[in-house]
Amino acid sequence: MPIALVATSHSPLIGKNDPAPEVRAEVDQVLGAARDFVADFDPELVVIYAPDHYNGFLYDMMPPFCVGAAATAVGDYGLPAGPLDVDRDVAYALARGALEAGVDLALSEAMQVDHGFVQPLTFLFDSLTSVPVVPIFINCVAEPLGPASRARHLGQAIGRTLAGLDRRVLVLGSGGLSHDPPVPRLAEAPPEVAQRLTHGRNPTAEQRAQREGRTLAAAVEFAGGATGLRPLNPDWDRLVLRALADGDLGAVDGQSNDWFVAEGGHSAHEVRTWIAAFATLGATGPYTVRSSFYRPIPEWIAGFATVTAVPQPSAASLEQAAR
Ligand SMILES: O=C(O)/C=C/c1cccc(O)c1O
Ligand SMILES: [Fe+2]
Repeated sequence: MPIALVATSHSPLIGKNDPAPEVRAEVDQVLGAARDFVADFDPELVVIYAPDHYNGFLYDMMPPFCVGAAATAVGDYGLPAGPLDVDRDVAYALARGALEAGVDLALSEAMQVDHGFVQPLTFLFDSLTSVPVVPIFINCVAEPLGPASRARHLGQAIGRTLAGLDRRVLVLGSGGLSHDPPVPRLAEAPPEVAQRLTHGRNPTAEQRAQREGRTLAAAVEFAGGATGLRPLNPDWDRLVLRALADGDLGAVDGQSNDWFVAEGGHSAHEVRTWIAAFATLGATGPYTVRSSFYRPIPEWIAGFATVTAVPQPSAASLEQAAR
């Protein structure tokens, strides 16, 4: 099973509160190169690990992990809406493999996904249905959260099941790195917000516009130097990137949940999607990073990174290539 990885930040502020033109151009060049990397690999399936932001997963039922056997994009922040082309048989195979491996992966026949899943697909493909996908939700916002190492165990179980698949698989991780966008927390939420975090699925267009307007306003203030949100943390981001590139996932996922928040802000837990993606890539052997981009972009409320990686060539394949 040929496999390749792309892990990338997402931010719904892209195109809405852009940084200086040269910074935006640099990111566009990086994402264009990632798109070329994917086109060269020509995946037959995309397994995407991503968070949700109280659009598809709320406190009425909040699993740590959930694989979608069918999924629909909600169309937040003006992103595409509608059904994804989910490979249902593979979704069930991945669920069975994870459960047999001791990872309690929930399954949904009606998953709703937001910008966390959709935006990276728009970075890399012409449409949401260009390539069959299997979406795997990782809870990165709704406390309580389990230890980050559970994301590695999930990724390893998924990788071992995929290894038996005779298809070119792109594994995609979406989120991070350090960032603290104004995503509400139930423990601090006033009653009307707590109600939305529990029963607020399918908001009206007006409600969605109000929420997205608040996020945009927070981004403008943050980029202007306001201190209402925790600062981005480039040093922590580079530590995370280095550890994942070195295959030392434990250096990150062995840390406490408080460490993630103290170092990277409340949404730094989105790094769990990167941990799962690299664990999937590494489930069948060592890997090597092909490209790595990082830049703190306060206008997008994101320590923004995009990385591509592939399995390390085996001695046999190197010997064969040398003939
Ligand atoms: O609207 C939301 O819930 C989240 C917005 C956001 C902003 C910046 C970076 C991210 O990863 C986000 O999800
Ligand atoms: Fe996010």
